[in-house]
Amino acid sequence: MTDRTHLGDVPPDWLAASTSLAQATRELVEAVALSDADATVLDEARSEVAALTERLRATARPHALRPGPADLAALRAADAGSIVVRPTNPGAVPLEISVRADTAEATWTAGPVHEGPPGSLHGGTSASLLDSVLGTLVQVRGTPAVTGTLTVRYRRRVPLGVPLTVSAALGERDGRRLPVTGRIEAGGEVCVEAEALFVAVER
Ligand SMILES: CCCCCCCCCCCC(=O)SCCNC(=O)CCNC(=O)[C@H](O)C(C)(C)COP(=O)(O)OP(=O)(O)OC[C@H]1O[C@@H](n2cnc3c(N)ncnc32)[C@H](O)[C@@H]1OP(=O)(O)O
Repeated sequence: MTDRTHLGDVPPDWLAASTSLAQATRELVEAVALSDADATVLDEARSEVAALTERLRATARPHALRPGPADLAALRAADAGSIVVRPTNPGAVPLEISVRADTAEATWTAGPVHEGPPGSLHGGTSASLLDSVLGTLVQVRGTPAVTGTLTVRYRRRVPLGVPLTVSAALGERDGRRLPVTGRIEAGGEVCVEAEALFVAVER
């Protein structure tokens, strides 16, 4: 076990292996959610998964790795660049977020694990995606901050299985208040709009 908590703290080959395991685990989650196998097969799978869980738990960290000050510094200094959030956390949506001036953008394709209404994305996942992209833009272009308010308007259903564009634009800072707007688009159509107010914090 180590106390390293930031993505930039770990060796590149370890990060690649962990990212790859996290992606394979997301695929396992989808396979479990969709499996129509016999109960006997499900029980065998449970035993195999439980054994693997035990093996990995023996070296658990207290927190999943996240971007840290060193990861942000280079991006802050540049006009444009990208940052990957949650690549090693299979319980989260991994995003590569491109930041240019006071805007940010990420692309992601939703699968059946994130279904809400039939064939469409769960509204909570839409809000979470927006919070991540808007929040990352604030951290890169502003300051450490948390979401004070996030207002989401669902204009049309967000389809599964097609690339979604999640974008954000930073407004004018007013004291500790940092307004940000965002949207989720599919096939050039706006599906979800968001307005958020982030509040600057010490850390
Ligand atoms: C890339 C790297 C990483 C990438 C990482 C990926 C990024 C993910 C980002 C995810 C972000 C999250 O989900 S964060 C998690 C969800 N959010 C939270 O848990 C926040 C919980 N709430 C709090 O901690 C607190 O309530 C605060 C910090 C928001 C405010 O408390 P405070 O510090 O005491 O400040 P306070 O004096 O009350 O308010 C300061 C000013 O902001 C205003 N204000 C405060 N709250 C609100 C509000 N909800 N809506 C409107 N305005 C508000 C006040 O009127 C005041 O204005 P004035 O009087 O000065 O004019």
